[in-house]
Amino acid sequence: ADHEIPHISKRKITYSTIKSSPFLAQQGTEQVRVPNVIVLVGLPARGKTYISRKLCRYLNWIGIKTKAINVGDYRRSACDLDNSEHEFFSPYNLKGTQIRDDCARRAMEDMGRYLQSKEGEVAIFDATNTTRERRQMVIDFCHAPERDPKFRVFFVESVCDDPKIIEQNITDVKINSPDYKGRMEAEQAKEDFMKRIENYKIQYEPLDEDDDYDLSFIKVINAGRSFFVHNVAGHVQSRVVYFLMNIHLSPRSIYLTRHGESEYNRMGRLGGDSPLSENGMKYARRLREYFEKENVRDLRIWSSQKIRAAQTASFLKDLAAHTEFWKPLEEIDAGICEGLTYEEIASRYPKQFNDRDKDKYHYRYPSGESYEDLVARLEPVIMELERQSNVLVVSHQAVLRCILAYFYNVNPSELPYVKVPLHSVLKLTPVAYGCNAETIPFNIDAADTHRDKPAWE
Ligand SMILES: O=c1[nH]cnc2c1c(-c1ccccc1)cn2-c1ccc(Br)cc1
Ligand SMILES: O=P(O)(O)OC[C@H]1O[C@](O)(CO)[C@@H](O)[C@@H]1O
Repeated sequence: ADHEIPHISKRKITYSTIKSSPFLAQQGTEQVRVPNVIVLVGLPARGKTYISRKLCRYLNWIGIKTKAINVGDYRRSACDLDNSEHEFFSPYNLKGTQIRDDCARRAMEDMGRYLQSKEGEVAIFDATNTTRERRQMVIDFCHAPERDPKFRVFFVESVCDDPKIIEQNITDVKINSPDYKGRMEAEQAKEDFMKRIENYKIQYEPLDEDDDYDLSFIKVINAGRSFFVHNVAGHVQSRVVYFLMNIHLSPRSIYLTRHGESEYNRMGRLGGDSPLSENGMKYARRLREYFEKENVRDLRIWSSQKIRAAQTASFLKDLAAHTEFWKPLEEIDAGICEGLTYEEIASRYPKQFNDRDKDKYHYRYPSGESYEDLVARLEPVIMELERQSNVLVVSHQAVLRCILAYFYNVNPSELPYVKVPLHSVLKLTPVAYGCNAETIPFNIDAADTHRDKPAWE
């Protein structure tokens, strides 16, 4: 053929010389990812940090190295906490303004170092950025003449005039923040924070489709009730828009469980499609009793199509508004090792067995999958989970490790070792910036399928 197959290294796709071909767009010799900066804009208590941390978690989980930088953290460490009352934030307080500008500059410099390093691909600059002047300063920093490649800038503005949502934010997050915690009563803290918001309103210049015609931005209005999207450029920006249009604040719970113990679990065999064991059936019955008591409002059940999972889910069918079977929820494909025990793998394929423990996240079974492959196939499941309300997921050990890693920011080296025992339910309830987890044990005997990371001799 008149072009080479591109050599795909871990970090980036480098194309060897691709001669002109009608089917292949003419590529430069080197195609590197352009660093992206996502700049939050908005008054205090508009969910900027909520968006920053959730977006950061999602981008890291799909494999885009991302760091969120919160300018408020720099201000809190720059000056002792008696500079957190509302007077400090008045635009007429020259000392306060100077300190805040200085913190913004230091935060930007740290952001630049992160994106210049091999590590960083996306930085999220979490600050109010409520004036055009401040936003121009960030743009100038990202497009500095000496910078190569320039950082691509995308503004995410959160606009909210729904007092209920703002109230929720202040009680959830602000009064417990270091600015107030243990220093003044909740009522007084709330009052002070409302005055801080007034101070910002004096100078607030929202993004405008005419004045900011050349910028790329999305306005999120009332926590995602509506959006205004303008001039989206590139892959990262479109993934960000897609994510923001799928998340919501409404309270709900996500229940995670593996199938009941299977015959293969009892034999220590991987994969396959074996039915539930006696104990597995007992678990399925007890799981149903649990959900009868939980009495969850219009519960949806998502199950893998493996027999052991479908059997487990079938015990709850009439309790759910809807049960669906998803192929992406199936267990990691162990390829040539399907049906074997770990001992058999160690003796038949010693090199494979050794390689896997060296880098369990990236290791792909011959004719099978890696955890990295699993994350890619689970991305639509995560996106649909974000959209939904109460959902019970009936799946498998490796799959649930990946799903938990999304909710708890678990990094690739630890993800394949997260403990997900049989016969227990994990109830996740999103709160403020994080997720409460409650483990419900069922005390029904089951094989232990967990293999710890071997301590290197
Ligand atoms: O307060 C707010 N105002 C306005 N939008 C808000 C919040 C919060 C929030 C609420 C409570 C605690 C922490 C954060 C989240 N979002 C939000 C923003 C964009 C999307 Br897409 C979804 C939710
Ligand atoms: O990645 P690990 O630790 O081998 O766990 C995944 C294995 O767990 C099981 O779900 C149960 O042993 C197997 O089907 C699967 O191959």
